[in-house]
Amino acid sequence: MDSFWEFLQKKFQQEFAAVSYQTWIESAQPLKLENQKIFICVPSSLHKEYWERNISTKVVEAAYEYSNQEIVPVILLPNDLKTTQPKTQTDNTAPQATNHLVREAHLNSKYTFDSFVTGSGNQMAHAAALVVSEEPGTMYNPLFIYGGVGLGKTHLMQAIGHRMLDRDPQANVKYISSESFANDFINSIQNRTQEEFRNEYRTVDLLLVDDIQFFADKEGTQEEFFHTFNTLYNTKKQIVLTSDRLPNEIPKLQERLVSRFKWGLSVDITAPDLETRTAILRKKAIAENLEIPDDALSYIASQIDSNVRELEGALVRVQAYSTMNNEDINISLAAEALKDLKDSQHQAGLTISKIQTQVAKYYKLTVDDLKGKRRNKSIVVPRQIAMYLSRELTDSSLPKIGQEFGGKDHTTVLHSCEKIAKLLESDLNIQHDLTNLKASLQN
Ligand SMILES: Nc1ncnc2c1ncn2[C@@H]1O[C@H](COP(=O)(O)OP(=O)(O)OP(=O)(O)O)[C@@H](O)[C@H]1O
Repeated sequence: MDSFWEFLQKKFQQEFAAVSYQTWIESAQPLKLENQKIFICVPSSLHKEYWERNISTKVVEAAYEYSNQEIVPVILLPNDLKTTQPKTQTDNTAPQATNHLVREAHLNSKYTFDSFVTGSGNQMAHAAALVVSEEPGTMYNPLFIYGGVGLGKTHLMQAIGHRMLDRDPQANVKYISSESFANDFINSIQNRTQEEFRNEYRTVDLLLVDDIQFFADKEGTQEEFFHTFNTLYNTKKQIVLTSDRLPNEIPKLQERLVSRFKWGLSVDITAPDLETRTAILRKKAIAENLEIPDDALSYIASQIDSNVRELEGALVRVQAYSTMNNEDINISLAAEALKDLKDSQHQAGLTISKIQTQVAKYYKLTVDDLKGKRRNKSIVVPRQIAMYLSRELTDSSLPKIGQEFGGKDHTTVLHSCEKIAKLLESDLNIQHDLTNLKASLQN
């Protein structure tokens, strides 16, 4: 178990942002590995929910990678250890562990319009989602929601599903990630169940496909989706898609899909401003019955500015810190709780200029290339990596980073950081380069 856990930690350390890693992975403790189940204890019900929703599937996948075996995580709370034998827990939790199966069948009950906070960054997307939920298949078909990591695309998309089910509980609503769609399709070929697969997808009233950018490079899946899309579109069934970028920016997406995705409406979600971030935290605190004064909420919101998922992680961290120390939450406690996070992220004495020099050297470019405007791929990616590292390893603001990169706009910096964060999830070369670069920057 120890070596598998070590393997997982290494893998997740590369995959997750530092905030997420510290919040979700470092706080978890592996208990035992038995009958192909790994029992993992996490500190709070919020952690448990997050693990089951977002991390369990990754553990199953990592287990295959590690040992070619199925190992299913069972997430426990400290209280479960006192009161319940893990066996009972196993029986209850095992079916949920394969997250994508759960997501296929159900919508997350929390992702509703009621729990969605609107602000300038998501107003348009919110309005379009409302229209679609009220008049599916007519006004905007497909609705294409795009934007950076953790900004509420999945939430909004699922809210449409909930609204449709509220109005018509018999409606056939299907939520799926593009990766699960691709896996289902491949399985259907292997098991010769293509007919069932087609029936399942082509007879829905509302199809929600998340993170469509992962269709890149999947020729067969794109072909299948093309037909699914046509059938649904022609029968006036609503399709909602999300992606981290516009259809024509998704590499290797067939032209005919790109053009179809543009038939309806494309709306973007951008990072929330401070006011919206504070309102999101307030709503979350109320939902979780947490007592946090407004100024502490604003403080937390001021510390995390580009990703709502990480913002939520920061709130959990502050809450855990307050429980551990048995103190009420206020600004100084929040600052203390988030201090390690900043310290571990930001290396003392590291400057943007040093990062630029190292990145240029690593990719055999000049610093001027990184600061310039040339758009060749061999320069654009290193430039984005240098911006990403400046953001992650220094405490410079987005505008400051933009300024140091030849006076670029802060939205360009944000886009670059998000692009690299996303690539890091799947691109082994980028993972490798970043590990090397970070190591060289520590010297
Ligand atoms: N405007 C909002 N109001 C309330 N909660 C929000 C809002 N935006 C995001 N969230 C919360 O932030 C978390 C991340 O959101 P979500 O998973 O929808 O992001 P995403 O854009 O789909 O991310 P990814 O690009 O990683 O797929 C969720 O818990 C969601 O409920």
